[in-house]
Amino acid sequence: MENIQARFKLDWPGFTLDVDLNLPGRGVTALFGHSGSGKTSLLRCIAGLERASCGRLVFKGKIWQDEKNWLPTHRRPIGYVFQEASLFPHLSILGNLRYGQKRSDGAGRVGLDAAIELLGIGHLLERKPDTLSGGERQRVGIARALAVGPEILLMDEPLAALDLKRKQEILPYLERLHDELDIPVIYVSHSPDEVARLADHIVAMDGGRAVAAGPLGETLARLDLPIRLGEDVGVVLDATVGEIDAEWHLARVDFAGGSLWTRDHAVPVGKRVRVRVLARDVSLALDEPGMSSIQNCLDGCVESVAADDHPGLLLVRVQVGASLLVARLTRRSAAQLGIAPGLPVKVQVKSVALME
Ligand SMILES: Nc1ncnc2c1ncn2[C@@H]1O[C@H](COP(=O)(O)OP(=O)(O)OP(=O)(O)O)[C@@H](O)[C@H]1O
Repeated sequence: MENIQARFKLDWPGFTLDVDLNLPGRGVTALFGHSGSGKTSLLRCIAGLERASCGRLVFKGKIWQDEKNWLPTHRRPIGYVFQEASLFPHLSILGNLRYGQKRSDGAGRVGLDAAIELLGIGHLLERKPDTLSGGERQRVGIARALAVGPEILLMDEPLAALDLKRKQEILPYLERLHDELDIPVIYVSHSPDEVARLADHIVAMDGGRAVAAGPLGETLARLDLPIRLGEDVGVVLDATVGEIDAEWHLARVDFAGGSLWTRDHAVPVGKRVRVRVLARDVSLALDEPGMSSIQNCLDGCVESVAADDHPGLLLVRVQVGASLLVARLTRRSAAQLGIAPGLPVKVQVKSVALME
């Protein structure tokens, strides 16, 4: 059993964390939710930095915590990345990395050299922390967490302290981690963009509880608990760039369900990307539309319908090939079209955000 079984009940005055989760043993799981929803508290419980009155944590068949057992933080095979990397100012970057390593039993999978390579910090090793940018320091912080050879990497809003430019610089490295690490990463974030780009799974936290948990695409497409990833309800699709139309500066992205045209962001053909499609940008029709400014039209089938926040609106889940899209319709147009589960529809997608 490679999964992470995590059950915690933590009572503080004014706040209770109460979760019972089965987290995947691979990929990036985002703990997502508003400020104060309990994301960091959950991460700290996993790290053993908080001791829940009632808790059970099992990974790979090993009990880290239950009624009888308690593995202290330093004996848990974890790497922990904080919002800001606190590096020893008197040590070089290499010295900082080695210091972290000395304190571990080194049984892990990612060695120091691999961590340096993965985070692209080979040219910084002789420098002192105060000569590095915030983004570079954070990359060192992540490498330090990996160099101890953790079996789980815990990251608490690793980009929160960085400005937009630094965030953009560091995201490709996080994507490399996502692609190349074979240990689970638990990633706390309240940034929809980070979640959409990096997460494979999502745990949506609210008031100390996990209100939804599962694979990213599926969980975002739930209509019973629509999760707003930013401005609106929507889905994230895994796709590949299939074609560039240089004349019109457009790129075609292919996903399990069809193809969509989006603005060209100079992403090469063949590259794996993610695209975000918001419910408000999806409309439904019964027939192939004639002349339309909307370039993207897919064949789909209504899967389910649910109420939206406003009484005049509905959310409609549409199966498009192997993928799910969510459309927002007015109740009136849904009634006129006879929208109901099983109805074949033409799905028009007005706008698609491409995330490299
Ligand atoms: N040691 C503590 N003692 C008492 N209450 C605490 C303690 N630590 C956190 N809390 C409270 O628990 C709640 C959840 O905090 P937590 O830091 O887990 O939220 P979060 O979702 O990570 O928020 P943010 O996104 O702002 O970091 C908050 O109301 C916080 O004030």
